[in-house]
Amino acid sequence: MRTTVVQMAPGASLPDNIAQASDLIAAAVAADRPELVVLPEIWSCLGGAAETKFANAEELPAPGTTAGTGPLYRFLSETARTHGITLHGGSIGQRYGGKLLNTSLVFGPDGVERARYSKIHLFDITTPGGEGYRESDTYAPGEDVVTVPVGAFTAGLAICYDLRFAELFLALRKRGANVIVLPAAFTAETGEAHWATLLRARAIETQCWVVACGTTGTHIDAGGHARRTYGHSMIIDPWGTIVTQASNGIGWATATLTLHQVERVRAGMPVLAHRRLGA
Ligand SMILES: O=C(O)CNC(=O)[C@H](CS)NC(=O)CCC(=O)C(=O)O
Repeated sequence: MRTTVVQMAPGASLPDNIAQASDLIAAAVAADRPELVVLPEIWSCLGGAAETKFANAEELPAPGTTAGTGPLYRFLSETARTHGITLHGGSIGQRYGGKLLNTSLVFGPDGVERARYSKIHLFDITTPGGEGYRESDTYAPGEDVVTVPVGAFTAGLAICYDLRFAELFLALRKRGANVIVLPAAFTAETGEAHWATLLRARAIETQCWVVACGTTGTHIDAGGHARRTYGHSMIIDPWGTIVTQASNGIGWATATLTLHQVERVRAGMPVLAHRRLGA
């Protein structure tokens, strides 16, 4: 399954972000002919004021319906259908009472929604460099572990900070995942220290392909504070090898995922069957 990660540098303007996503997806599809395309986390709005985050978020239709869809939902659905691709739409803000959910939407080549997943672990931390983040001021956590068939594969869904919680990935593996799809907006500081190592660890532990799509660039918040994200979107095979990787700029990277590699790694080293402690 040819798979492309589209690395964006989003700002706070929804129309600009949609235009950037649209152009990059069209260029990547023309160049690499992928079946699956993945966008990063909250590519619809990075930076700006809290009100902008809410303004750039939308109500999602009840699962199984398409009534009342907003511009992001329509854009993702139409883009999947126009290009005949499965589109994992990174994540967008989903209105949820007085807060938002950080929600991934997956659309099939017919433009119909196949799955949605809301980020379970929220980024409320202080980095060693003194940067503070309180994602829970804006977002509520998701509850459900989600897998979705994509072609012959089963994709397990996770977002950004979820990467640090190995038990989620074990749960995805147990539900049949053979590819993990993880959109992110990793900070430049924590990305430098941990991004590739954690992604490779999750690939090795779960014996899944890992498709990780990050934002890049500098995102200015309402107070003028600049936050840099790490980029380095990458695709890792079930043995933990980085097969393709973007660097810092806007762009994309493509690799072909095979089930054969999953089967070979799992047959040779059946770690799931060897587990002895707890879950
Ligand atoms: O807030 C938004 O609008 C978009 N969401 C994000 O950027 C989120 C929450 S601040 N970022 C992360 O989870 C980074 C995790 C990370 O960098 C790490 O685990 O080291």
